[in-house]
Amino acid sequence: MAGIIAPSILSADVTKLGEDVALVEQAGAKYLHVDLMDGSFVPSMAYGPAWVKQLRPQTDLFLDVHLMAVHPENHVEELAEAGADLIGVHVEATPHIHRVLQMIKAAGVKAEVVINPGTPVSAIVPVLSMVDQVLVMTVNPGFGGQAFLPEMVEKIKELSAYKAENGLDFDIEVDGGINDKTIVLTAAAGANVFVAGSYVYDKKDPAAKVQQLMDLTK
Ligand SMILES: O=C(CO)[C@H](O)[C@H](O)COP(=O)(O)O
Ligand SMILES: [Fe+2]
Repeated sequence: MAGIIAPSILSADVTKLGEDVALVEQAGAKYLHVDLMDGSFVPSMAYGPAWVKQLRPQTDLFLDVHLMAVHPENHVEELAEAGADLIGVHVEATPHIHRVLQMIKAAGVKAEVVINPGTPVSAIVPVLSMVDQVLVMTVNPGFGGQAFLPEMVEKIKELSAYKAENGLDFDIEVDGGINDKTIVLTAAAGANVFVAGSYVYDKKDPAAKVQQLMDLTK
């Protein structure tokens, strides 16, 4: 099955966000990755539920919300009401990951657990049967444009093997440093949803980049 490309608006031009979103939608992307950063869980700040609410009527893209915030439970309801299709929560951000994932599902939204590069797969094993998607960070979260961490390929393979051995059903997303080379490596390791920020939006032709990435996962 062809991979899903999720352009990250972290690297888009906020002064023409509508145009930048339309470009990738017309190019065939199915997901739009929206990074929410609180300046505490990660050093930088970006977007918020109000952005999700404004984006919702502008696009049919699946809104894949990556929540990088402490106390993620405080934002679930607002994000669901704003129109998020999926909410991703870092296992490192809460002592109550099970409860937060339950809240997300109860709000009628797809649930994702996210792991940082320093967190092993074993940390999320207890919740793997309840998630729709797992996000394996391939950079340390907080900034776009960082270099892919090649050690993460083994982690994706480990997660993919665990999924197959246990008959589980979730998508495996990767985020950080995804380009025409790393998408091939991560797809071969078992990932099927690919976030790409700077690779898509820092180039002259975002639509061509989305099409190239789609072709590379066929
Ligand atoms: O979650 C993120 C950063 O924390 C972004 O989604 C990610 O960095 C995308 O940017 P790039 O593709 O340029 O690495
Ligand atoms: Fe992200």
